[in-house]
Amino acid sequence: MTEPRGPVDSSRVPRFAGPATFARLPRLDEVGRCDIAVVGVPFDAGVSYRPGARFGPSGVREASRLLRPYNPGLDVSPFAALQVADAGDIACNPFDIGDAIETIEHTMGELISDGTRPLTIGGDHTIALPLLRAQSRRHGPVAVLHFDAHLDTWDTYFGAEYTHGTPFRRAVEEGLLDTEALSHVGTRGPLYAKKDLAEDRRLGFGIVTSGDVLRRGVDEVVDALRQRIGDRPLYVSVDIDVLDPAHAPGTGTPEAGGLTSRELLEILRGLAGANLVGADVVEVAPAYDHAEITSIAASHVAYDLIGLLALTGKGLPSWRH
Ligand SMILES: N=C(N)NCCCC(=O)O
Ligand SMILES: [Zn+2]
Ligand SMILES: [Zn+2]
Repeated sequence: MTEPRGPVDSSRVPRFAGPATFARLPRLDEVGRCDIAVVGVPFDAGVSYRPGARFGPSGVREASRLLRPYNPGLDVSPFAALQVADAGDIACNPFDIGDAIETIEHTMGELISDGTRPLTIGGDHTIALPLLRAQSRRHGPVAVLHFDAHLDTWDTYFGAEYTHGTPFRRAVEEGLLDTEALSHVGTRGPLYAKKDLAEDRRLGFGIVTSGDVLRRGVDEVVDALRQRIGDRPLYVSVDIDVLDPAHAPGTGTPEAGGLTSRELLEILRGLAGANLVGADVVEVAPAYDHAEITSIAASHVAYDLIGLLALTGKGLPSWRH
């Protein structure tokens, strides 16, 4: 077996030179096949407020130039352990949500058909539905850990069923999720009505609010999440608006009182050893960003998710503390 081809060496080619693949990794067509693929989905026709997440993939790739090969938080060098590559963007229809969803589902299904595990960069949260369809077809119903200010289990907006506020309700209705193991983390902010919470619970979700993270602390939250997940096939979806607008201003539906990027990264690191089958980072809208704050945070979240994907199957049933 040949050694994985890693990122461009930043001590030889300055990290600000050349085209931006994620973390300066090779493109998939340069390496032929890969174990972990970074995939962009530049789609934002499903948003209810500020548009702009279609520029998320390019924003996050640009901000990922500074990432280095060794992840001390997870004690892993993901790009040396496995072949990680940038598979480019899924070109989907910006004028027809149904058509875009089909394209995303189909393209992702093909990509993961040989066991490749994806880290997807959105795009608005609508894309979680076709991504979960592809995962569920391969693995059966998956556990979901959903980091988000919002529930995203609402029913419709203006009569539309496929939007960035509705993917997880559709996913439960379609039987894509393991309803024994669904959690939202970082939930906060105003809802439409109290029944939103009752309906969300009925769909099977448990909630760790942003206030819970503050009061209970990262370690206790991680323990609870790990217990709920066990060794089930797990999909992690990170809406960057789970972070406080101070940590992620560049997003479409910001809500005050969110997690810090430190809290989010520490919770993710607590998931080391989980049976992660795929993950996404969505809702980065660079036009509302300042100093790349949001894109940098998202690139680090994506990097840690890749670290978790690289540790999948290593079977680490317990974690430090
Ligand atoms: N998925 C995200 N980011 N936002 C959903 C917000 C839906 C609403 O406007 O009520
Ligand atoms: Zn959200
Ligand atoms: Zn969301």
